[in-house]
Amino acid sequence: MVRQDADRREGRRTVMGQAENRIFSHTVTPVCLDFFVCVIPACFVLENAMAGPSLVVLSGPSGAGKSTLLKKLIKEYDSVFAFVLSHTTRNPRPGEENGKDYHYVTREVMQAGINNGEFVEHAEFSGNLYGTSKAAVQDVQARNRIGILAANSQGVKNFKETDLNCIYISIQPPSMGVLEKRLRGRESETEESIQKRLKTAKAEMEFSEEPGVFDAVIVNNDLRTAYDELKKFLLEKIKVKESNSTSP
Ligand SMILES: Nc1nc2c(ncn2[C@@H]2O[C@H](COP(=O)(O)OP(=O)(O)O)[C@@H](O)[C@H]2O)c(=O)[nH]1
Ligand SMILES: Nc1ncnc2c1ncn2[C@@H]1O[C@H](COP(=O)(O)OP(=O)(O)O)[C@@H](O)[C@H]1O
Repeated sequence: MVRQDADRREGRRTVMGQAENRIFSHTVTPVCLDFFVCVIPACFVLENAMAGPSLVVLSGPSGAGKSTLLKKLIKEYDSVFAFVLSHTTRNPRPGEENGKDYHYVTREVMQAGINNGEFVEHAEFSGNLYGTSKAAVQDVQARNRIGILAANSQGVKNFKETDLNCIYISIQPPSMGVLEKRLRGRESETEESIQKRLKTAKAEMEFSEEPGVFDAVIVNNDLRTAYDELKKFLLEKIKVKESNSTSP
């Protein structure tokens, strides 16, 4: 199930940070390519897609399926989307890799980076710091991709304070019961960590109800359906034809 808020983004121009940070100083052209999308080659479509949003921000409670969905999207559309590698002070989970899932850093190192103006935004979640560095956004932009990342509600608020041209999508679980089951099923958290995540889940879920915050709210019940909804919404937004995907 997908809920779309008013299309407030088409025609918006990004002028953020020319003085503060030149990586955001390019101008974003409005996307109005419905006709051309049908007839021009993939490279042109991609080039014009790059004139759209800089970032896609997925938010929602821990365990809702943000990482699962964004990984699927990047896998299928690796010529369009790229993961924005956040920093965190939390420990890596089994199977997670430094430089692939997060930059895992100490609080001291991260705080020093924040103080030094190296972060676009940062937030505290469940006893740890998380943040998006300017370098991480720059890296994605240099590869001519639309960045995609997960952020908590504070992160969404932070991004909205910038002039970055973001699409905000809330990923919601079908119910609190299902959320808890998924968090436990992931087998990544201690009981204490699960409790902390469940405690903040209600607020993260309620945040999706605030008017005008999200461009779309997707309830991740059946994964395939939720993924199709996410894909359809984003590809329509950035005017990329599905057939331009690099996947088979
Ligand atoms: N503000 C902000 N939040 C982030 C960032 N990266 C991850 N998060 C959020 O931090 C929270 C915890 O992430 P994580 O520890 O990976 O746990 P998970 O949500 O249970 O998979 C989630 O809400 C993420 O969306 C970031 O760069 N900035
Ligand atoms: N639609 C779904 N149905 C069942 N399990 C799901 C679904 N979406 C995600 N999961 C599982 O739920 C757990 C939490 O998903 P994850 O992507 O880690 O959430 P988040 O990144 O929002 O914390 C993972 O074990 C994942 O495989």
